[in-house]
Amino acid sequence: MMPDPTQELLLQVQGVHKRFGDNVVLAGADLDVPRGSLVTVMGRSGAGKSVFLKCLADVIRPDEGRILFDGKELAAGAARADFRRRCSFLFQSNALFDSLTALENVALPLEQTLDISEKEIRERSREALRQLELEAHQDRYPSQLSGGMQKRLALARAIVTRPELVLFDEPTAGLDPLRRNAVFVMIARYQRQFGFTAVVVTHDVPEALIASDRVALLDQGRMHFQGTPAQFSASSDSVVVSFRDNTAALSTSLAAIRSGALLHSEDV
Ligand SMILES: Nc1ncnc2c1ncn2[C@@H]1O[C@H](COP(=O)(O)OP(=O)(O)OP(=O)(O)O)[C@@H](O)[C@H]1O
Repeated sequence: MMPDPTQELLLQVQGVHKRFGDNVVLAGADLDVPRGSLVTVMGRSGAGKSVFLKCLADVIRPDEGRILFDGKELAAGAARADFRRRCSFLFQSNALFDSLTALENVALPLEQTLDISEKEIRERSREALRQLELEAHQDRYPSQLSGGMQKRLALARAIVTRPELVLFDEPTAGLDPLRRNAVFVMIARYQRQFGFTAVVVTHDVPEALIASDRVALLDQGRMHFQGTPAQFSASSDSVVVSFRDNTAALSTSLAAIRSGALLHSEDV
């Protein structure tokens, strides 16, 4: 599927290869991510979605291929440092620090990456907690928060540096269908509210189709499909059809999200 040439691309992934020994995981994967969009990469378990996202996050170095952020190739040293400042990564596990309060968890990336005063760190951290409706819980520890609150706290920490790009690694892993819906709605809502660009990897297809501007299907190490959710739903390509059929059983949760019953973050 050709991208819309009028839309500016914040991230371009071109021909990324990655193998571990004999295991070829990525064999020329491409992805175009328009600025301000929510793009979801789907694929079967073991297809290489997490490896792909880690290549984007600079956690795994690809064997071949180019990744361009805002038009600049990441391989270059200065571009990589610039990318790290402007991008954040939300781990599947939330990766919160148990011994730090909610406020201290959120303040951490500001203390580590930006040269700003203690006062401003505190103000910006409180503001991020307020935006994610967690201000009343700033002195609690992660273990004292519900699962949904922990997810929102992880998101508050990811956005406190005002990143342009946020990468989400299976944000709904291990959640039941209702909570999966709510997490996707939460990501889509805050992505639009704060205007960051989001790349999500998931195998929760119905939720992804509802929340995303564009979707991609990773298969055999390549993006077999890239396009809008409507184009994905209408595609007669045999790989897309087979993937859709395998996930059709989840249509009940699609119906739940369409009913609009889960639009508030308190539902997470
Ligand atoms: N650090 C690593 N060293 C060796 N092999 C790895 C490493 N990380 C991932 N792999 C392999 O890469 C392949 C793809 O794994 P990956 O976790 O990216 O799949 P996935 O699509 O995210 O799967 P799931 O949906 O089940 O999480 C697997 O065969 C895995 O064993």
